[in-house]
Amino acid sequence: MTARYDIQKSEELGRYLIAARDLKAGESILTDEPYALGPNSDTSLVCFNCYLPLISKFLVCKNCAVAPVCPGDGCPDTLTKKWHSNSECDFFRNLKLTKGLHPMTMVQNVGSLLVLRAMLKRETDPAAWEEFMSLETHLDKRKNSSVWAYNESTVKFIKSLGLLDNVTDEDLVQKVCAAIDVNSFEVRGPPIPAIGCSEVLRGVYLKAALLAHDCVGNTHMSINDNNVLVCHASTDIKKGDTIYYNYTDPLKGTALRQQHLLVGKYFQCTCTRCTDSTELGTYMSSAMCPDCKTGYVTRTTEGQWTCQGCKKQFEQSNIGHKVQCCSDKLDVINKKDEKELEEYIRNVSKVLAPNHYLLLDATQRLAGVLRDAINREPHPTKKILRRKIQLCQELLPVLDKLCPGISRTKAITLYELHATMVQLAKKLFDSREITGTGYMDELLNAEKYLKQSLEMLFIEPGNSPEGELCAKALEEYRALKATMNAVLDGIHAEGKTYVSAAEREDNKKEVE
Ligand SMILES: C[S@@+](CC[C@H](N)C(=O)[O-])C[C@H]1O[C@@H](n2cnc3c(N)ncnc32)[C@H](O)[C@@H]1O
Repeated sequence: MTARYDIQKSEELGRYLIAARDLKAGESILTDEPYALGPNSDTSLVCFNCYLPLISKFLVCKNCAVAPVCPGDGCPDTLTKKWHSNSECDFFRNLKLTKGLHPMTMVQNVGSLLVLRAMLKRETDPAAWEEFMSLETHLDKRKNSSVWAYNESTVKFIKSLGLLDNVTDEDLVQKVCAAIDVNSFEVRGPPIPAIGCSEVLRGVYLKAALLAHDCVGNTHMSINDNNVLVCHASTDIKKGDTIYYNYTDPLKGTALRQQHLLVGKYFQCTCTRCTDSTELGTYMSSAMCPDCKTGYVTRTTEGQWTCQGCKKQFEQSNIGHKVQCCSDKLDVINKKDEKELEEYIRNVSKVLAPNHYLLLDATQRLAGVLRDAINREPHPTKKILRRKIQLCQELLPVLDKLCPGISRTKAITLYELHATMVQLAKKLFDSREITGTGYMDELLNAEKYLKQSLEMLFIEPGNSPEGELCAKALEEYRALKATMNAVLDGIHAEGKTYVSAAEREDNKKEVE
C-alpha cells in the first residue's frame, strides 16, 4: 500500500502532515495506538486498569498491592486491554518493596498518572519516548506561568518515585506535562454502568499529534473503545495538500477559538475562517445592527465592529457588551428546560445574527431537549415534531460550511432530522392530513437524510456510541424501506401510481 501521508516541516507549523497522494473523503489516512493514556489532571479517583471512577471503594492490584482498581466483580468483561500494564505493575511492586510505596500515594496523585505513564516509556520503549520528546512543547512560553506552577506537584510526585534520580534535565517533567498538553487528544473512557456517560481521558498519539490545525479541518477522527485512533479524510484531499485537524470546537466563534488555541496550543491561528470577519458567510460571531436592524455587524481582526448592510461603525463597548450579556444569560438559564431555551432564543435573536454561536448552542441544546421529550412521549405532538425538524434544518447549513464533508455532528443531526420527519409523516398520514402520495414524498425526503447520515456513520468504529448509532440507523433504513413499500402498495391498491414530487414539478412545467 502506498503511503497516504508525508511529514513536512515549516517555520510556521513545525512538523505537519501532507497527503502523499490524492485522498478521497472517507479514506483512512492513519491508525494510531496511544503512546500513553490517562485521566485528566483534575480527575477524581479512577481504576488504573479500566478508568471507571472509583466512587466509594476500591481494591488494590493483587500483584503490586499499590494500583487502585475496581472492587466487587472487577473491571468490565469488555475490557480488552489492561491499562495498568505489567511493566507499570512491576515498577510499583518494586517501589513497594524498596521504598514502601503506599496505595494512598497513587490515590492522591491520580491526576499525575498520565505523566507517570508517559515517563515510564523512557525505560520500556526508548524509541517511542524519543519520538514523544521531539513533539512541540512551547516550554519557553510556559516557564513562570500558572500552568508551570500547577505542574510542580507532579514534578514532586515523579521525583518521589525515583524517576529523576539519574536525570540531568531539571525541567524534564515540565516538558512531559507540556508535550501532553500541546499534543494530546480527548478520549472517551468506558461507559459508567447505570449512568451511561464516561470520564474524559487524554491520550497521546504520536502520528496523529503531527497534524496541523485549521478551523475548517479536512479530517475526521475517531477513537474506538480500545482507544485506537483512526483518522479519515473528511473531504477529498489533493496530493501535497496539508492534512488538517480542527483542534477547537467548530461551533464556537473566532474570538473563543483563538483564545483556546493561544492558551492551550500557544499559537495565533491565521486560517481562512479566522481572518474572515463573516466566518465563511455564517456570521457566527456577528450581531444584528442596532441602527438599520437588518444588517449584520461583524468584527474585524483590529476589533472594529461594522454593519455589513448600512456600513455604520460601532464601538467594541457597544456590541461587545451586548454579546457578553447574551453569553452571560446563556450561562445562567436552565439548559434542560424547553421554555427557558425557547425564551432565550426569542430574546437573543433580536440582538445576535441568526447563526451566532450562542444561538446555535441554544438551538443544539433545545434540539436535544425536544429529542428526549419526543422519546419519552408515547404520542408527541405535531408541534414538538415540527419544531425539532426546524431546529435540525437550521443547524445543517452552518455545519455544511464549517465542517464540510464527513462530520459526526452533521451525521447525528441528519439522523435526528430523518427520524423526526418519519414520525411526523406517519402522524399526519394516520390522521388523514396527508395522502399516500404526501406520505411517500415525506418518507423519500427522510430517506435522503438518513442515507447522508449513514454515509458518514459507516466510518465510525463499531464499538463506539456512533458505531452503535450506525447499526441503529441501518435497522431504521430497512424499516423505512419496508414502510415505503407498504405505502406504495396502498397507493397501487387505490388504482393510482406514485409520481415523485420532482416528476410532478417537471410535468407541471411541461404543461405550462
Ligand atoms: C499538536 S502539535 C503539532 C505538531 C508540531 N507541529 C510538532 O512539530 O511537534 C501543535 C503545535 O503545532 C503548531 N501548529 C499546528 N497548527 C498550526 C497552525 N495552523 N498555525 C500555527 N502553528 C500551528 C503549533 O506550534 C502547535 O502548538
